[in-house]
Amino acid sequence: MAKGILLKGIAGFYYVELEDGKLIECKARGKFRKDKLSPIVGDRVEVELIDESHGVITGISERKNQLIRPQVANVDQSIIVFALKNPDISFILLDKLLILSEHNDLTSIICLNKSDLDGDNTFEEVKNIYENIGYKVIKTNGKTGEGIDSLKNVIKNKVSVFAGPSGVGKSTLFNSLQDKVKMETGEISSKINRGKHTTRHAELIEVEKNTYLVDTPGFSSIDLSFMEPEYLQYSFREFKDYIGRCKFSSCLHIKEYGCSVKEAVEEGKIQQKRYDNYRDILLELMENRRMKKW
Ligand SMILES: Nc1nc2c(ncn2[C@@H]2O[C@H](COP(=O)(O)OP(=O)(O)OP(=O)(O)O)[C@@H](O)[C@H]2O)c(=O)[nH]1
Ligand SMILES: [Zn+2]
Repeated sequence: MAKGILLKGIAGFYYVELEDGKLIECKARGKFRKDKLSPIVGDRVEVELIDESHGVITGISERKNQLIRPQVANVDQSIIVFALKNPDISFILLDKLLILSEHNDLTSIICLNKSDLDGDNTFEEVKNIYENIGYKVIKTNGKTGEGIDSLKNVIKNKVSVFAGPSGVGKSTLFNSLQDKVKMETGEISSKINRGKHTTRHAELIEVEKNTYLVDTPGFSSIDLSFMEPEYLQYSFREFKDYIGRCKFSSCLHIKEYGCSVKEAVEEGKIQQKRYDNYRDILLELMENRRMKKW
């Protein structure tokens, strides 16, 4: 019996990297099908060896988490990438990505790329808001290599997935972290023409021992409609000290009298910008629910 990590699956064949670094091709034992469980990329598995390079997956360890798109298990962190300019940062999208990350139990790293285009010191602005509430914020440049060493440190011994809007430099950064897989980079329109956005399966790329990157960006569609509006507040980590201290226990921190969260915003303990995004996203979730009921 050997242990390993599932890096790739193609048409019923699974490629597992064993603890000694060897890559073998496996089938899954029939019992998984009966239990409606199938191994997915990122799974920590037990393997019965058939020969030097073949085996059968006989066990799957309990998953720490499981992303849907891309379908990957046991992801540790998301590297949320935005460009400092071209395209401009959307703070609401950034907060939505952080919410999804928190929801999936991932650590979030905020990576601000295209440092050469940061004329307005946007980096400092973002860093001030987000480092204060405990997120790591790093500045990178896909062209000059600035910050790539910090990024390398951040991904060490972890399974990481990139997330972020189109054109911010995710593929460029991915390429500068490893040389096994070359992702296509370039302007958005030319990439679409080349048919980049066809569906494909995710794969784990080993950067070095115990360090893996998911080769397709996560969270490409930011659909939060699964989330109960009352639950949203818990994804704003700086609200934690105030939740439960409002006058009304059902307080959603919008209009209610005696709201401890709103007081914290007024006292400058919670950033106005984050609170505004909380309110906007909450209203969006409530609107979705209302529409569904009709
Ligand atoms: N000025 C500048 N351009 C960069 C930098 N990093 C990447 N780019 C360019 O930005 C464009 C988009 O980069 P990609 O890496 O393809 O972006 P992406 O996030 O993977 O985009 P999608 O695949 O559409 O999601 C390319 O033309 C890159 O050469 C940087 O630090 N500064
Ligand atoms: Zn409140």
